[in-house]
Amino acid sequence: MTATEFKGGPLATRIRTDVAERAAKLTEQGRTPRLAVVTATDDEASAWYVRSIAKAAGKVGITCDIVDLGPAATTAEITATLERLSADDSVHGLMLQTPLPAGARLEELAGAIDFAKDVDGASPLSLGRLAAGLPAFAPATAEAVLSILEHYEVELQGKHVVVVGRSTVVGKPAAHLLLDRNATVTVCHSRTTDLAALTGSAEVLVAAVGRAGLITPGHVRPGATVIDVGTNPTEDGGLAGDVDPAVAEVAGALTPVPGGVGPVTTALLLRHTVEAAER
Ligand SMILES: Nc1nc(=O)c2c([nH]1)NC[C@@H]1CN(c3ccc(C(=O)N[C@@H](CCC(=O)O)C(=O)O)cc3)C=[N+]21
Repeated sequence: MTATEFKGGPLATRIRTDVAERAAKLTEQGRTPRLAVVTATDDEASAWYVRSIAKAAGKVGITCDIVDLGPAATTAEITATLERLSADDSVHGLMLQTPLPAGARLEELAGAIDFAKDVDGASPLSLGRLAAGLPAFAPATAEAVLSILEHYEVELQGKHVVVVGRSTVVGKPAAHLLLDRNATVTVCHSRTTDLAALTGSAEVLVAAVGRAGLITPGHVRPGATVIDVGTNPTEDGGLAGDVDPAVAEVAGALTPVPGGVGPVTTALLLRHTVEAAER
């Protein structure tokens, strides 16, 4: 058996088409949507993501400012930058990239992002509202997981969904979004005893740990839907998921890396930016 590929491309294209139309309307009104991306790292994967956001934004008529503070930026500098951009009326969306310099935590710094501009759902206010079921932007990657499941009509109600990874940007918010869809959610992580026993009972498995090939065929229930959130740089300059490609022989459906969750993540970040500009 070979798993059906749940590609992100078609969904990402559909989202970008909608975003481009809405951005054009805003531009007619003299309100071209603007996204500011703050980065303070020389991490290659992060730099690639920032460039791809800027490129995708340009194609749909969103202005994207990259504010690169460099890997030596202090928490005070990052906070001041986020406060300045939060107060700047020409900026509609604002995000802070991870990883951050040693000692800086996204959870603490993101409080300086104005709630209305928090298009990657990183601030404690956004995350708290998400957990409470109140309107807020969800972290784009977590929302991308849900959007792909919805696009491919995967039933979630009453299903056992196992999320591997408990990060603030993906695992935790994805668990909340899945609970809102009436899934029965188990969150596993690096200290979980007998990971395979838990993942092996999942009808839907979400891998968001950031370790290439962690999920092997022995972790997967035959026929399960597997969503691979991992984007781990490989030595040859490519990208590997958290899921061993051999899982395709066991799973019913699997998102590829690249070409799965990633493109949808970028498209949703842009959709959040036009939404912020429309308000
Ligand atoms: N605050 C914050 N939020 C993030 O969401 C965030 C972040 N920081 N820091 C960096 C990581 C990385 N990330 C990716 C998103 C899309 C692709 C993506 O679209 N990848 C292409 C890869 C194309 C290729 O390289 O061949 C794909 O999967 O098809 C990759 C990586 C979001 N991140």
